[in-house]
Amino acid sequence: MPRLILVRHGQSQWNLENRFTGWWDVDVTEKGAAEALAAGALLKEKGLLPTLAFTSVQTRAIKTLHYVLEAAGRLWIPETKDWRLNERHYGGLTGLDKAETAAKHGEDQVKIWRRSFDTPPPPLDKGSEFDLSGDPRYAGIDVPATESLKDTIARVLPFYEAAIAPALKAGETVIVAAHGNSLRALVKHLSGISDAEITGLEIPTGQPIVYELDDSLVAVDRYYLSER
Ligand SMILES: O=C(O)[C@H](O)COP(=O)(O)O
Repeated sequence: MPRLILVRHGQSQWNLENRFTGWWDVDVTEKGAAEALAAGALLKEKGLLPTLAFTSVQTRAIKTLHYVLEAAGRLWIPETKDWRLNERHYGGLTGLDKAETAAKHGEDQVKIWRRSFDTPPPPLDKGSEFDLSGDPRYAGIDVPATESLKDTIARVLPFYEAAIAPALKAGETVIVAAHGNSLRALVKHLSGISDAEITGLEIPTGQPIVYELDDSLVAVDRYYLSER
């Protein structure tokens, strides 16, 4: 039975500072590193050992993957980094304090920006200090100015279908270390969650989520590894 392990990166510096992050590249904190090491130790303890890994091109997810694999004794497995697993782009909110933004625009508006299915945050201004279009890791990629969850799904799912699903079908135990919203995109797809209901789904940092899948990759079970 194919198994897929999803892990959101451990606490990042801007999770700690409560700032909108998106594609901006921040590191994990000491607490985030500890969360990731604990996640890897849990995989080892439960005997759920990944054979193939995927992550984004963002430091917090890559380092989380490496901490997890190190603690699980699996740093040697093949890994693929792809921008399509990046966090949703937070547009013009990037870098802003989440609480200050709620005080300025209202809790309801910020909830829409953070959790609605298809309303993107305002776009990032051209020439913003957070413009990543010149970053070498995005060479040849049309870096978005903002993304809704729907936009995020539109790049995560084709990557899942092209790269992750074939590996699962081939019998690999796959780990994906990624981000709150790129993982919400995957969970929405795998668990058949509606556009309306996905607004209520939160993914905690550093907690392995396990999918047991049938041979057609239909989800048979989904659970937090810490709860089994
Ligand atoms: O990009 C961010 O700020 C976080 O990683 C996820 O933010 P959210 O909880 O507002 O979606």
